Amino acid sequence: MLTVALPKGALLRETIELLQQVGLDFSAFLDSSNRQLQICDRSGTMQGLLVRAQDVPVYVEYGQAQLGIVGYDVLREKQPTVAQLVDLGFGYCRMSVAVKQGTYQRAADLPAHCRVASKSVRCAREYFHSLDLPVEIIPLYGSVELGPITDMSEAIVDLVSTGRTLRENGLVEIEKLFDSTAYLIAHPLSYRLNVDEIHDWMTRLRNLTAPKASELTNQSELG
Ligand SMILES: Nc1ncnc2c1ncn2[C@@H]1O[C@H](COP(=O)(O)OP(=O)(O)OP(=O)(O)O)[C@@H](O)[C@H]1O
Ligand SMILES: O=P(O)(O)OC[C@H]1O[C@H](OP(=O)(O)OP(=O)(O)O)[C@H](O)[C@@H]1O
Repeated sequence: MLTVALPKGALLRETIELLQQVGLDFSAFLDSSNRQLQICDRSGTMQGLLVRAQDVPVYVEYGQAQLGIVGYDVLREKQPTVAQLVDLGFGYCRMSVAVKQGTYQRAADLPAHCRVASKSVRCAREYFHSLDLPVEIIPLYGSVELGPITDMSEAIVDLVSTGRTLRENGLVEIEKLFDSTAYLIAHPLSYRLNVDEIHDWMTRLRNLTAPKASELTNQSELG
């Protein structure tokens, strides 16, 4: 039986609703009284693991789950050795640079050696490296917007979805690093071993999410 790692948090409800449309019922994970982290879907077809969003690629990389659903931002940050099978088209957000209103207009205007707070340290570092601008990245686990508000940092690199958190904290977005949506990922070897079964799920999910979805057909992507 295949196992899928599902992300707690912002992506969970839409993930479960999407899987319901292909006949996999993991709605027990939405029940706040449920504390079970590993369940079988109601039809007994697939096993599900409920994990933190950042940990989805870890379970897939180690082969404990053959499949996973995770935000593209996490894949960019963690660079796991997994196959990116289908862009599922939901969970849209973008990774952006933001600053206090009325300070800087472009990331390139930030002073060298300034501080940038972020939960996505690798994305932030790579972006400023690409600008050839040396900065000090301050790693945080949340409420990143407080960086500029408290004057701990000049800028942040963070996810923006509606933009409400930035607005309500007097910050503005000055650059977009990349867009992010949820992806179906797979363990590369499991993909090869279960190619028919996984391909079947891929096709069903892709048909649901088309036209946004894009399947990676390049075999090198599958490791
Ligand atoms: N407004 C949003 N803010 C954050 N993430 C979003 C948003 N909209 C969609 N997402 C997606 O949801 C994923 C999970 O985000 P969530 O905020 O639940 O977890 P997290 O803060 O990354 O991790 P944790 O809460 O476990 O520390 C993100 O990786 C991203 O792909
Ligand atoms: O543009 P918006 O729709 O306002 O969403 C963006 C906010 O959501 C995320 O935080 P999250 O809710 O995960 O909380 P956290 O800062 O504690 O991680 C992200 O880090 C932003 O702070």
